[in-house]
Amino acid sequence: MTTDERFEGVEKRLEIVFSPTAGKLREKLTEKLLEQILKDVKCHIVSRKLEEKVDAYLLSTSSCFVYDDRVIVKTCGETEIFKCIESLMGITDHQNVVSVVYTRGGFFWPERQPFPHNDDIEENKEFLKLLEKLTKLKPMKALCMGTGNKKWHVLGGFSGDSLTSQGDFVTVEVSMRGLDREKAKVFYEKENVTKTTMTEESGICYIFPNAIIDAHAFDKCGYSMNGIEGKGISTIHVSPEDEGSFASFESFGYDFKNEKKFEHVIPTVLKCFSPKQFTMTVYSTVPLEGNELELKVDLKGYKCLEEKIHKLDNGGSVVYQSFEFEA
Ligand SMILES: C[S@@+](CC[C@H](N)C(=O)[O-])C[C@H]1O[C@@H](n2cnc3c(N)ncnc32)[C@H](O)[C@@H]1O
Repeated sequence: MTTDERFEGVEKRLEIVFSPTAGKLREKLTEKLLEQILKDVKCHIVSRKLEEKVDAYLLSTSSCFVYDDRVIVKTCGETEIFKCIESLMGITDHQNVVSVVYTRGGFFWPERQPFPHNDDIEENKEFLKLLEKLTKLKPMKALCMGTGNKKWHVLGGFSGDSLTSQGDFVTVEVSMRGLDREKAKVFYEKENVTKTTMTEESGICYIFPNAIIDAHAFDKCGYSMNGIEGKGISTIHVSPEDEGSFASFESFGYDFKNEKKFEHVIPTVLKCFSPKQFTMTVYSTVPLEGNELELKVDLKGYKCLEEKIHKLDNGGSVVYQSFEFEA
C-alpha cells in the first residue's frame, strides 16, 4: 500500500450545546446551511435521516447530528473541524452557547493533519482562542488521558448554568484499532455486497436492534452508519485498510443507567470488529456519585491497561479505559 492510500480514521468530535432561549436549532440549521458550513471543514453530506427528535447526517468523513438544543459534528481524515465553530455558533446569537466540548483520540499519522490538529499544544491554543473570541464560556483545563496512540484528548468550555441546561446525558465513544482481518473484509466493495449486507454480516444490526439505520458503503472500502431510536443515536465508522485499520462507535442520548443496555451494547460492538486494542470513554453530564462505575464493563478476552476518572468543571464526568486483547 502506498502512503497516499492510508486513511486517518480517527475522528475529531465537536459538540455545541445551546440554551433554550436560542429557539429550536433544527429549524435554523437546515441541510442547505449545514452543507455550506461543512465546505470549510472539507467534507459533505452523503445521506440523511430526518427523524422526530434528531436530524442525522452521514458525511463523507463521518457524521453530524442536529437536535433542537445541540449539534454534534464528527469528522475524520484531514478535515479542519474548527472551521465550522464560528458559523455554527452564529446560527443563533453566540451568547446562547452553554457548552462546547471537543474530543479526539491519538492520530495514526499526526504529521498529516492540518494545523492546528498536527500539534496537541497548538490545537488547545486555537481552541481557547476561538472560545475567547466567540463566547463567555469558562475554558476547562485540557485533559489528555492514556499514552501513545491510546491517548484521548478532551477540550471544552462551559457556562455557569451548562449543567442544569444540559439534562442527564451519557455519551459513549469507543475507538478500535487493529481490526480482525476477516471481520474487516466485510467492509470491502464486492459483487453482491451492499451497505445493507455489510450492516447485517458484520453484526452491527444487533447492537441496537430497534434503531432506524442509515448506512453508506464507500468506493473500494469503508463504511459508515447512523442509528436513530427516539432521542438516542449511535454511529459507526470503519476504515478497514490493513495499515491503520480503525473503527469507531459512539452512542448518545440512550438511558444506559436505567435500561441496563450497556452490558449488551459494548460486547456486541466488539464482536463486529474483534480489535487488538480499544479505548472507551464515557461522558456523563451528572455529577460523580460513584454510579458512573456501573458503566464500566469487564470484558472477557480483554485486559484493562489503564483507567482514569475525571470530574469536569461543569459537574459532569469522564471515565476513560484502555484495553488490549489477551491471547
Ligand atoms: C468510512 S470513512 C470514515 C472513517 C471513520 N472515521 C473511521 O472510523 O474509520 C473512511 C473509510 O472510507 C474510505 N473512503 C473511500 N472513499 C472515501 C471518501 N470519498 N471519503 C472518505 N473516505 C473514503 C476510506 O479509505 C476509509 O476506509
